[in-house]
Amino acid sequence: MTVIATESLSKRYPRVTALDRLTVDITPGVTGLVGANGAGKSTLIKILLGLSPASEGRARVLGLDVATEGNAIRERVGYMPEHDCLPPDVSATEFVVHMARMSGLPPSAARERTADTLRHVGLYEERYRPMGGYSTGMKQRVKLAQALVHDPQLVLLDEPTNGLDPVGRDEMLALIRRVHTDFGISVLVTSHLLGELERTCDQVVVIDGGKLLRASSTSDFTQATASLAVEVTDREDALLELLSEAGLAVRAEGVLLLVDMDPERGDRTYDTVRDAVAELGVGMVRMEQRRHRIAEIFRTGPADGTGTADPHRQEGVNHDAA
Ligand SMILES: Nc1ncnc2c1ncn2[C@@H]1O[C@H](COP(=O)(O)OP(=O)(O)OP(=O)(O)O)[C@@H](O)[C@H]1O
Repeated sequence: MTVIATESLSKRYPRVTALDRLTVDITPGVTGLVGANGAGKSTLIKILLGLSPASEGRARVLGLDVATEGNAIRERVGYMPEHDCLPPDVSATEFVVHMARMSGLPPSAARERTADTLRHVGLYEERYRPMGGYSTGMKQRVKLAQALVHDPQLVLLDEPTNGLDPVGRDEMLALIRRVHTDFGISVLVTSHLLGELERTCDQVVVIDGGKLLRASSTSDFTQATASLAVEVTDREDALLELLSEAGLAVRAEGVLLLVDMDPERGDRTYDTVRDAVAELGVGMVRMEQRRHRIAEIFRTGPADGTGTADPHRQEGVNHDAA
């Protein structure tokens, strides 16, 4: 079952190819669409909404063809645009009621759904004040609320964490996660920050220059290359040798030994390390699994060798080790 399927989808502007033969299947859940500024994220969203025709290729959203069934798609899909688009003299309540009416809800249902949705996104008394006085975080919440008010099956969120401070970002990401867990709505969320998507998303699609770089579940990105970080009181060199002899892939990084988690061995990797430490008679300071972050994986390029991505080009990428 796919919520979004594209087939060799391209979008060419006179001077730029914004999407270049993009073929990807997106399943239900929370999916991150990540790419540097100008990678083609907003272009893809506009095509998926049936608002902008593709130059080539095909796409289906909830089984509907974007070229011919745009109205039906927009009935079932919510959209949160990237840019500030809120009229400053209107309150959140008035605006979201208006958007609910535009989606076809009768007046009383529109008012009820608006109250529920604004509560869900965490806007309370402020919902009656003109939006011109809102903080960026509050504006992003209103934009999210209007995308949800008609109870869609899927929402497309374009850079919802843009302009937010780290706390605001975390809150927005938690809210996005709850859109799926509380209501079963699938989410496609774009960001140029790899780090924030890996915490929130079930799947990640990476595009660069309009081309697909990689699409897979977040756990495949991060766990496939998990390693065990081991710190001992002394004799690291001897331990490294012993573990290598036992058939483990080990390398030293500062005071740590990093042991690849071999899926074939599974938890026996821990036993091998424990036995080797005991045999040397040294003290174990720590042994913990280290999940690689998506950004780290991209530093060395995708494992399947289909392309390379340089995270340094992507502003704001979080390079911290896990
Ligand atoms: N209407 C347009 N006419 C001409 N070029 C366009 C148009 N819209 C987008 N582009 C170009 O297409 C490329 C992809 O833009 P797009 O907005 O999809 O990127 P993005 O990944 O969403 O980045 P951002 O987050 O900065 O918007 C860019 O080079 C952009 O300049």
